[in-house]
Amino acid sequence: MTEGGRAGQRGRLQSTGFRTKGNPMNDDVLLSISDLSVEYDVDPPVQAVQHVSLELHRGEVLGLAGESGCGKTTLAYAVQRLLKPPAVITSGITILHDTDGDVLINDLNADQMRAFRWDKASMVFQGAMNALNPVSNIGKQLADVFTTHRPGMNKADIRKECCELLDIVGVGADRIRSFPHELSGGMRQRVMIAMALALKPTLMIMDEPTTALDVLVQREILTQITELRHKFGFSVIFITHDLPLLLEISDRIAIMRHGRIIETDTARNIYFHPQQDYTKRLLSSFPSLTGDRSEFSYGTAGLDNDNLDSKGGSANERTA
Ligand SMILES: Nc1ncnc2c1ncn2[C@@H]1O[C@H](COP(=O)(O)OP(=O)(O)OP(=O)(O)O)[C@@H](O)[C@H]1O
Repeated sequence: MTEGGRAGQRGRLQSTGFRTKGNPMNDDVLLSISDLSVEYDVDPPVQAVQHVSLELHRGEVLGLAGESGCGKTTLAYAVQRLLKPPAVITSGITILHDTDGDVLINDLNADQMRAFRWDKASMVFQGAMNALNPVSNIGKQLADVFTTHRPGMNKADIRKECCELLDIVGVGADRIRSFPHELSGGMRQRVMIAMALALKPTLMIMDEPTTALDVLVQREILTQITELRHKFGFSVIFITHDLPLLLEISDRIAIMRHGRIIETDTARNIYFHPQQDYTKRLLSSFPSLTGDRSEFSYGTAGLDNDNLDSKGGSANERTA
């Protein structure tokens, strides 16, 4: 999209507050990221995300894969507007095509952004479980999400919702009075997933949500998340460097390198017909796609010791 085109679109979106009527041609698309760039304004500057365009479909799990430092987390934080200085969004727009109108995320003010997070788009990251308040039981912390975002809800309904959520994520309603230190890491992370699900957002961004956990617990939680998205109908952007894991749980996968998306395709095509040499190397750097993932020693693949150009791909690369 040209600068002029973008400016025109922005104007239209702003003219009706932060929503416009959804584009009927775009009904299947929940999130559009167009030409998004993020720079860390340090010396020398780091171009962490470079002109990324991506579409996320309704009900889809989109995996975002790439080596450490390629920009995955920066991209996720930019979508949620969680970046702090020295990070600067230097270009691009992100639109959530909500059922009752488009939300131009870039233009939300602080209050609108607070309402948007959790309600429309929630995020679970690797260390999320450590964000639980140690001196408050998990029921109270879950209830806080409702009292903050749904002030009209009565106590009995909130309690019922909290119990249901704890059951759904496999913690069990009987743990509602437990304090975080009484729960395992996996259980605490499930509580965070329950919080992220609480307001039934249309988008969940998960950034290495289970990486710190035991492989079996990881698998159990991930299976649950993919089942839940069918039940609740939300879309997921799932971030990890663990490509075999993404192949199992994603509908489509975007491969990121040096801040750019170099290839996007169905999980099946990424596995059977990868187009980019980098994707092929990323796939082959895992000792066995059916074996024990823990054998893979992250960071030793040496994927970047190659002759590819700095933009990470050949001319015929497929981008989203
Ligand atoms: N606060 C910061 N200041 C300067 N540079 C930063 C900052 N945060 C991240 N970067 C740089 O931005 C680039 C992208 O980092 P980012 O954390 O988004 O990558 P990532 O793919 O999520 O990595 P990982 O898988 O290790 O989390 C890296 O080169 C990183 O060093």
